Amino acid sequence: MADFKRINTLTAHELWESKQARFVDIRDERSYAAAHIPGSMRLTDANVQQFLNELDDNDEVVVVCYHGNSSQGAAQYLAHQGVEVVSSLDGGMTAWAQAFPEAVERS
Ligand SMILES: O=S(=O)([O-])[S-]
Repeated sequence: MADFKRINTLTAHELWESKQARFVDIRDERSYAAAHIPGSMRLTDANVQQFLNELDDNDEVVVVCYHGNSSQGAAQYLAHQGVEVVSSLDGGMTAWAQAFPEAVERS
């Protein structure tokens, strides 16, 4: 069965820096607007289908939430939808912002 990985901020940062993965953020609009990973897109019920349609077969996806819990459910969902390599960021945006404050886009 399709499954997802859990990755830490360091691994996620490497993927981000080398542009090896698409980052999707499932937090609410205000939280995303306030601070998000540069280049990440906000994934919602409304755009998930389009996102999946446009994804290339070998695109790796990293799911970001607040603390790394709800992203696991979303990553599982994407895996079931056929995304081959999908990860959930452990610690979520909170951990990312602590580890890499310079890699946060704020509005
Ligand atoms: O974002 S969270 O589900 O980890 S609280």
